[in-house]
Amino acid sequence: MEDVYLSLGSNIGNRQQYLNAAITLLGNNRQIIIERVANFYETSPVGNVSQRPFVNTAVKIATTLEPDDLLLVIHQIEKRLHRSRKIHWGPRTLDIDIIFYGQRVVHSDDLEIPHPEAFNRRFVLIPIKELVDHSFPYYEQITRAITHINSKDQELKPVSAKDNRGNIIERATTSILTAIGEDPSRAGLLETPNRVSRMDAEIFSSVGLTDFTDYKLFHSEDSDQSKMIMMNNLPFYSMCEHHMMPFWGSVNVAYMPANGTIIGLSKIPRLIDFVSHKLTLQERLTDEIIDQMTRILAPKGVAVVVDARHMCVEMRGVKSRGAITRTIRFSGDFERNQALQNEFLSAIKVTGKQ
Ligand SMILES: Nc1nc2c(c(=O)[nH]1)N=C([C@H](O)[C@H](O)COP(=O)(O)OP(=O)(O)OP(=O)(O)O)CN2
Repeated sequence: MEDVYLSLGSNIGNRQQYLNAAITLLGNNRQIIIERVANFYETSPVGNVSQRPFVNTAVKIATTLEPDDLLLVIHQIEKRLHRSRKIHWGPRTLDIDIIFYGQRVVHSDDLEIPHPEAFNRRFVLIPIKELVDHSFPYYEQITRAITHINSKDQELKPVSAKDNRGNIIERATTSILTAIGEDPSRAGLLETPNRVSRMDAEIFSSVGLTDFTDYKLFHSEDSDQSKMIMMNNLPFYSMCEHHMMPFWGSVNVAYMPANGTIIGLSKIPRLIDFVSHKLTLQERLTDEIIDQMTRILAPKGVAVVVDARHMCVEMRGVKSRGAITRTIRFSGDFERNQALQNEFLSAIKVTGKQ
């Protein structure tokens, strides 16, 4: 078994939740023992990318995995926790870096150990220093580096390892109740802030995530002959970003496979949930369905129709009850071929008129 030190960071969505999930997944691997976990710190972003502060920690593990195999396990965990590599040193749900692997020195295309940036980063050094003692070979170098780096350039402050987002929403809900003249201590409202907090974790579960990753693709030559694969009347529920009020309805989506690539049918409703569970607009939700389907499948074309009712139109202001808004978008062959568009549209009934 080798003693290995990992640095973990997250600055998208529920940061502590991603870090805790990553530590759990590491520990679930039969060849990894989580020996110690450092405190969690909120840290100012290092590197010239303007982005949200990170939450960082470090873990000491004992493992029988060789460095390359450990890196494979790390990449699988990052992928499972929605990591998408878009911008170098940019925002991410999770990053796990191998900092020290015993006293091994590794220089390969995929891996450098010790990590090449380790001694330039307080967000790495300070958590790791919690996990080592004077006998650690790099102890003196870590101590010198921490003092050498200007703390004003790389701020750290301890934060709870348990994400406090839920507490913040509970407190904010209590403030709103008070502000509207309610009594948050009355029997019917005592549990409301906690219910709202738990609900928000569900309806805003996609906040900060860019790519839908929970899908499985299949390849079959004969599906290349399929002209159109369509799913109708997929229900969705979302929240408009103008009033933070619900809009909901149905999605009708079709795509034309290319190179025999098709997606598991159950993943399309999940993709719809993914693009819905955030503050958005119906127009943007429509676009995002096309964009995600195109990125995942590289199809010959995608067609989407969204029919929705908007609580902000029905419950306040113009109070136009039952009004249905339709947004439509075509891409690829659908965009170029009127007959294909008509075939798709004729298969759809307006929601609420079934
Ligand atoms: N305060 C923080 N700032 C930065 C962090 C962080 O965790 N806290 N992380 C980064 C980097 O994106 C991350 O450490 C990965 O960097 P590195 O391993 O050096 O390079 P990669 O090849 O993994 O970088 P990619 O972004 O994956 O290309 C920056 N700042």
